[in-house]
Amino acid sequence: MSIKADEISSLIKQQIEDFDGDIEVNDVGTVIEVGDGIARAHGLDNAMAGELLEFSNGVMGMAQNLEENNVGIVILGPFADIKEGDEVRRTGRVMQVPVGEELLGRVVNPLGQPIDGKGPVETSKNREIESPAPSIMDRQSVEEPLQTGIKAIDALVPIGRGQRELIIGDRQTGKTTVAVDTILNQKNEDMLCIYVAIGQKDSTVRSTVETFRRYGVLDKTIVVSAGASEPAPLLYLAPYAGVSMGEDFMYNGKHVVVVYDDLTKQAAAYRELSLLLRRPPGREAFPGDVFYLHSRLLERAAKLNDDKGGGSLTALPFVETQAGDIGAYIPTNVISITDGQIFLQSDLFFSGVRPAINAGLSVSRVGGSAQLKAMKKVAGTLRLDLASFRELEAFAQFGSDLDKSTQAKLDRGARTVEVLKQGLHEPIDVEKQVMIIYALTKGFLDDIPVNDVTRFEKEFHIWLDENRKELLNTLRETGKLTEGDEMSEAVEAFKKVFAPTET
Ligand SMILES: Nc1ncnc2c1ncn2[C@@H]1O[C@H](COP(=O)(O)OP(=O)(O)OP(=O)(O)O)[C@@H](O)[C@H]1O
Repeated sequence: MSIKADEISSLIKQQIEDFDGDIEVNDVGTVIEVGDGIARAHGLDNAMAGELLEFSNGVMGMAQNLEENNVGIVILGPFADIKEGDEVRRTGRVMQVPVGEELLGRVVNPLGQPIDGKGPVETSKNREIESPAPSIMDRQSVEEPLQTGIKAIDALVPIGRGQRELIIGDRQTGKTTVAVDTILNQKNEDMLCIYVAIGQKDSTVRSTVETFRRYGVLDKTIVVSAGASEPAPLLYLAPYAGVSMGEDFMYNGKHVVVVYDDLTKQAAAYRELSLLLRRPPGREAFPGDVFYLHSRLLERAAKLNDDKGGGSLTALPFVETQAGDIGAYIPTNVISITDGQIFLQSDLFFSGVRPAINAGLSVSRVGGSAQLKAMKKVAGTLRLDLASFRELEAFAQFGSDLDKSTQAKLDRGARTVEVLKQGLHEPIDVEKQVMIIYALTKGFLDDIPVNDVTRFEKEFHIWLDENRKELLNTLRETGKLTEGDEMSEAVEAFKKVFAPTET
């Protein structure tokens, strides 16, 4: 075979002409330092903030600090194989996650990759994890209720669709249970659910997923989990991944509730990666933008107006306190961003009042306008009654001679506390909640021994299902109290068949 010199030289000339050094230099960088899940790379002059970058071993990273000579990158995966001198390439994309209905019923990591062993998620849609919140004009005020099925919440601190309600309390006070029960109660509602588990033990997430499956709500739930053993960047990203998946539903006219369990751990993960990126530390060593970390997340919750499809995204963020201190840095930040908080208190929890909601410190700033009319009417004074009961209770410990009205208030208060107790994973339909609170506030329970109240309620609900189906249906459909004395008549009829415990 003869080699033609002019052919070779023309090929070389062509190669030289096609060579465009600029692109290569800007799109591929070199790792100059790596450790603790953070890398610095040189030569990525055109990298965008938040851009996805790919290391030579296939692991992805996200550009965080864009500095004069180098780019600080958080590594989104195992980083032990990445070495100084490795190549790192731009992808031209900012961080995205897969979204869509195909994700329902699945457990995914913050990158949207399935971790439940059920095979790949077949979805063609992606959404950027950082997108602007809906504008003012696209929103409307909260007007539809989100029924949690928890009496103490639906009656005292109602939540509306599109609201941001903080759930705050010490560890082991039943925070997760409140969110899980709220999701269980969506079984027959037109509401999709996203549960974002941040820094939890894999075994805990596993048992939560199992609870969803057992109660038949897993099919309408996406679980996003960044476990305790995952690197900090994944914990930081998890809530944004969850809200992006939720936004896709909201912009398609659906209703979705997103639970962030919990944002304290996300803030700690963000602090870790900020310190490693050598950003200046501020109060409690958190970086200066820790407020923005949560505000830009929670602002994405909204109720859209009808022109935009009328969908909603309700956010239930969690914050864990130390020794009930709701005045600490992260709790006050998140309290100021949200539209109210549900404060769970350990001493109530340990004294058997579960859910341990502190009625005095819990508020819902916008939910009242979304509350069911009937519930609003029967539960109107409940909060104040409960607060005055707690005050009287403390003061009554000192004296035994109480006048009649004080004693009556104490008796009513004790029954109120009993009625607001609720077991684990036992959400109650709102019409039944209205009935029992009606019975309580109209004084029908005053002659029922306190110890019998829980049993009275349970049997009353069963009796209503069997004997007053139409009354329940009317309550559910109209959301208003029935005219006449139908409700009183129902309570009185049941009281005739209820047998108090012999003492
Ligand atoms: N209403 C309830 N009735 C009975 N037990 C409850 C109730 N609510 C919570 N518990 C129990 O209390 C324990 C703590 O609840 P949970 O895990 O929800 O608390 P948490 O505040 O989320 O805890 P952590 O700080 O570990 O996240 C659980 O074992 C749960 O079963």
